[in-house]
Amino acid sequence: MTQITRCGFAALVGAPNAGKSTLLNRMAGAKLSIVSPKAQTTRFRVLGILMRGASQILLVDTPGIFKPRRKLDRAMVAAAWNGSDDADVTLLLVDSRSGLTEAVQEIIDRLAQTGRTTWLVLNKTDLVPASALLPLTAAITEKLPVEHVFMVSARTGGGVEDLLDKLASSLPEGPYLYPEDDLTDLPDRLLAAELVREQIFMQTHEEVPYGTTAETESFQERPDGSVRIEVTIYVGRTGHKAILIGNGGQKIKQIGERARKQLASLLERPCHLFLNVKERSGWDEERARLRAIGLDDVP
Ligand SMILES: Nc1nc2c(ncn2[C@@H]2O[C@H](COP(=O)(O)OP(=O)(O)OP(=O)(O)O)[C@@H](O)[C@H]2O)c(=O)[nH]1
Repeated sequence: MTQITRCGFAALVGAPNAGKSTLLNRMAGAKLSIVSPKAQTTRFRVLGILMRGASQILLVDTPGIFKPRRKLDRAMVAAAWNGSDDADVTLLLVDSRSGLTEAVQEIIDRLAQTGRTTWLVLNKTDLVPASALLPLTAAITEKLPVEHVFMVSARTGGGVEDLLDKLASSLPEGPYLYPEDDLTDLPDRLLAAELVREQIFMQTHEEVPYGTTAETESFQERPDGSVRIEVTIYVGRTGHKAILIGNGGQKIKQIGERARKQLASLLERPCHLFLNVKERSGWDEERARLRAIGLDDVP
């Protein structure tokens, strides 16, 4: 008898900083999307592929949804909604400490219009008393019909197994869309640029990371099994370039070193990473730059 398999898409939608990347990583058990305490770090969809029993859960991480101003921001928001368009289930992730904020309200309004199958996932339950969760659930479900409610902590893993089990049993019957051992469809070169950007977020402050983007220029497999990767970091301002490079090149060296180690462990082979810092004001308005980081252009 052949086993019945299930396969489907689950989109994570939430306000910036709700914990989408952390939850995705927790569910997939591997580091797929960059996690940073600073908001709006996820710029494109990352697909986590997760096997649970005879189900293949395809997780889509989306950028935080917020009021778009710059072209880059608009593209991020469009990507967020596109990412969840084709999903079988939309997981509305809400930071239970900040609760029903204006940003959450906006997402709820939009979800209500689309009529998608939505599950409410209250996250960061490790930060609030249990008694706060029911009123929050009531306030949200009053505005948006949801099929299920889960209370999780992406950080500790609490409640995440229940969510995974429910997903696994609810997805439509069908063949797997990806080979079982694939973890992500995030191309390696995009991963390299993301890891560099993550280090910039971790090692610089204030507006520097937001005015910066990273792109992989070349990615070459070498006969000895290693890879040679060149990443260009674009900065919007001269001052930022100096900060990124640091005294005697110390800062950029550290960024490169940490990113290289992570990349080598994720790609499971030695990596040679070369970083270049270039100044280009207005990069966030340029079409080519947006495409390079995986965002389709939007008007
Ligand atoms: N205490 C606690 N912190 C959490 C939890 N989940 C996420 N965080 C923290 O919240 C912050 C934001 O998490 P991310 O996963 O980057 O959030 P995101 O929603 O992907 O953010 P964007 O990329 O801006 O959309 C990080 O500092 C996480 O460590 C949780 O369950 N408990």
